[in-house]
Amino acid sequence: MSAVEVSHLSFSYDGQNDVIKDVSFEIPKGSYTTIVGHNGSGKSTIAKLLIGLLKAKSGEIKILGNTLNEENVYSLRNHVGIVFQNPDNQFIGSTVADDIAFGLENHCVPQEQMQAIIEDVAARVNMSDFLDSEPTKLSGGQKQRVAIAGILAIAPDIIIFDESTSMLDPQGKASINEQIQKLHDERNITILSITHDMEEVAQSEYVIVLKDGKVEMQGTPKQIFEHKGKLKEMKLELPFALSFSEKLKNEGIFKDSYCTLDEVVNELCQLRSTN
Ligand SMILES: Nc1ncnc2c1ncn2[C@@H]1O[C@H](COP(=O)(O)OP(=O)(O)OP(=O)(O)O)[C@@H](O)[C@H]1O
Repeated sequence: MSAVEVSHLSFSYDGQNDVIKDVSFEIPKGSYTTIVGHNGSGKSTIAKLLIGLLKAKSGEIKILGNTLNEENVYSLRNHVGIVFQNPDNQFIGSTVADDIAFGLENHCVPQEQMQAIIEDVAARVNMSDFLDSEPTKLSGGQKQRVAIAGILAIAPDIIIFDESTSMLDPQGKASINEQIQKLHDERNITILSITHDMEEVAQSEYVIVLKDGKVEMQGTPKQIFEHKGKLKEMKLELPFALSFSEKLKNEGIFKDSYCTLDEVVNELCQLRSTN
């Protein structure tokens, strides 16, 4: 069964101009998918449609096999968590612990189980020392980690990250990307991440490229990165590992080109062992 199935989805904010135009894609359960596209291509609108914050003009959205409609939107939201771009708008509790507890209360988790869950999820995102801190006084990266902890506590089947790392410095970005990868690897949660970060795109399993509200391309990162001209036109850069390994391939040093640094390191290690 697919985690998310979108068929012929269209949406308009003003009832006239469609900003989402006949979009179809499928996200397998347990997969890690990224959505990329230039500013205004419709990425956040799709995220809002998927969690029922916006209502489609036409087409169908299925979440875990169920067609999203007005009757089931709240119950389906129990299965889909979202981390937005600006974490400040997501905090309700006056401390990190309270904030995580709030989500648990909403999901009717018994009081006596809460403390253990809060401690577990805070440890997973390296925020154990901040449980009594005020969320608004944390750094951008720490706030995002708290937002992720809050989502983890309620253990949804699907997590949508809507440009959650765009305001962070490179270190903060790398740390959140690592958390996302971990969620996917260790807990088999379906991840849908809307991003401008091509390094993150490279680490995902499947990529959907949006352009002016339409799906321009979809495929594995390797398939997508083959369309260099199109990506350049859309002002999307190639990940560092790919540019680097392509240069070495052109010099006859590498056999192939690679999307991730891990693959580059692997090839370098193999070269060292054969020389
Ligand atoms: N609340 C709104 N009312 C009217 N138009 C909107 C609204 N929100 C977005 N739009 C328009 O819908 C289109 C898609 O916007 P959306 O925010 O989904 O794009 P995006 O790809 O997420 O962009 P970005 O990368 O800048 O966040 C844009 O043309 C935008 O101007």
